[in-house]
Amino acid sequence: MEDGEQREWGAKAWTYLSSVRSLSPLIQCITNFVSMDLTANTLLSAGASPAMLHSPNESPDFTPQVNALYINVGTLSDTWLPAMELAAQLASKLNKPWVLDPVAAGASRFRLKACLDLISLKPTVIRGNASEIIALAKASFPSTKGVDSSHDSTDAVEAAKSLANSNGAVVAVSGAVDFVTDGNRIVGARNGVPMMQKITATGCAVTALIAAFVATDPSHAMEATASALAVFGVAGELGMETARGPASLRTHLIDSLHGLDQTAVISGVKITAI
Ligand SMILES: Nc1ncnc2c1ncn2[C@@H]1O[C@H](COP(=O)(O)OP(=O)(O)O)[C@@H](O)[C@H]1O
Ligand SMILES: Cc1ncsc1CCOP(=O)(O)O
Ligand SMILES: [Mg+2]
Repeated sequence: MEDGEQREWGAKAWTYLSSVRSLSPLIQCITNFVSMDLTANTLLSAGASPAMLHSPNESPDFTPQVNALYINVGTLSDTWLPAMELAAQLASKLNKPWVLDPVAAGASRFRLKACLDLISLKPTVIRGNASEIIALAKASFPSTKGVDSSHDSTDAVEAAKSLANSNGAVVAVSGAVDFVTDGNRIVGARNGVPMMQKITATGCAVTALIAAFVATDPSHAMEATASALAVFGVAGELGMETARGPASLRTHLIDSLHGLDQTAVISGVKITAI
């Protein structure tokens, strides 16, 4: 039963990856300085088309052209926040999917409020690590050490459900198991390797990949989100077979994502309903 369910998810994930490769969705990324390179390379190796355009003077022209918007608050500043809000408002008005990565949401009052204000602009998906999702659900500061999680993803399942129920977004918590919920259903993806935590911006990169998958099928954001997380994890597992540490894993993960075939995805994806 579980094997059949996993193969069904594997087939679904392969369909999403194939759609990203054939449609090459244009993804506007307003993301942090640390993650720009890995995020753009992850999107390219999956077949999507990244564009790191963040000026508020450009969004009125550019956001209407994109297939999805990705906002990441990692290196938030006073000047970037209005640009994020404007792009999110445009995406929501135009019914385009947009995805939020609330990096270090509980690290400061400024960041927590910025994330909660962005969430009021109706993201399609929110993907964070466990500490970030708990901080958002509780709206509490201080609640994280910084950008890294001090909780396991299992600790944040209830917080993820409550966040999804309070704002209508699909919420994903990453970790050893990636959980995805729409507030009602929950699925878990058990892919990836612990070494992925030792590469900066893997979380940011997988959130961008979620935006690309959701861009191909906005009305099934939960399925697209779980598939993106599992596919990224499979690429990490294959990359780890030849990596010697975090630096080479970064390279091999991108290579593996680019080279994934149907057999690797269908047999590698480990998603189940919880
Ligand atoms: N212990 C783990 N085992 C397997 N994969 C992991 C583990 N921890 C994180 N990952 C994977 O690493 C990526 C980044 O997740 P995470 O480290 O939780 O995000 P962030 O970088 O935002 O803190 C995700 O694809 C996640 O599935
Ligand atoms: C280290 C750091 N500092 C601000 S943003 C950032 C990158 C965080 O990336 P991730 O959340 O994917 O670990
Ligand atoms: Mg992160």
